[in-house]
Amino acid sequence: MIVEYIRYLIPDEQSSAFEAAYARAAVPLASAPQCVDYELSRSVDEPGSYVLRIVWTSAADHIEGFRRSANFTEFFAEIRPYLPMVQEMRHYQRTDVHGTGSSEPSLYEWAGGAGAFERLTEAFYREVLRDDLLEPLFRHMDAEHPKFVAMWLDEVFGGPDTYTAKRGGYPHMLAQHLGKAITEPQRRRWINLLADAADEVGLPSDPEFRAAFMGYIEWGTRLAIGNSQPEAHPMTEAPVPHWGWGVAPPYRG
Ligand code: HEM
Repeated sequence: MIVEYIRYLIPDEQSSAFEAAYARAAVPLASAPQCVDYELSRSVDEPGSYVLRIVWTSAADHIEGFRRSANFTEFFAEIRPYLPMVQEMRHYQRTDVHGTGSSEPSLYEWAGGAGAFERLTEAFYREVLRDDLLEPLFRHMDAEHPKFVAMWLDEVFGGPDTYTAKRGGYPHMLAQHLGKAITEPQRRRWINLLADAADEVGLPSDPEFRAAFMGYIEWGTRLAIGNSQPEAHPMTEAPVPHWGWGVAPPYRG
């Protein structure tokens, strides 16, 4: 992704018309597949200064895709009168220095941060190996399997991306499920034992955390079933999903 910044200096008497033009221009911008996000901000210290921030899928997608599209024609018709007032128009590459983009803690932080999911998976796989339905699937698992799954969960819930960096990311995880022919009763048992383990190790039990956590588990286990069937042809490349709070983040007044 690439971020484009466009800085404008707009005379006071034109600011309302300028903002209205951008409100209209935002319609084709929002429907352009190359545009990930956009935001027009006005300076409080110097009200004539505006900054438009547009996140593009890539600079090439912006220049060769968007600029040649019907969306651009519509967008440009609205903002054309303000081109002489542009002070800067540049693409920027994000560096490694940035925040989370949110003031909410990640689910990883809320769960307890480093070590929380490892305690969970240790307790969980101990019970898995005692379970009549699941033991046959896991009896030959790698001794470090609980650690690897914890690493995966860390990454999904906003922790370090060690699973992708060191363990092979999504393709490796997927490969571990292929051909396993997981059944629905096994999936349900897997979920129940994981929920029990979450209680046992004291993962936060507030409704917001557990709903988000179990939402991912429901989603992930359904994918695991589908991908594990002998006739399955799942996507072989995909990013590790990043799970957030959804519609109910922690309420803080
Ligand atoms: C949200 C749901 C799930 C997640 C996040 C998950 C995660 C993972 C990960 C990360 C691995 C690879 C570990 C490594 O790097 O070696 C793995 C392997 C495996 N998973 Fe899952 N899994 C899920 C659901 C399931 C379910 C429902 C079952 C079966 C009931 C299952 C059975 C297995 C088995 C048998 C392996 C291979 C273990 C071994 O032999 O080492 N998974 N899983």
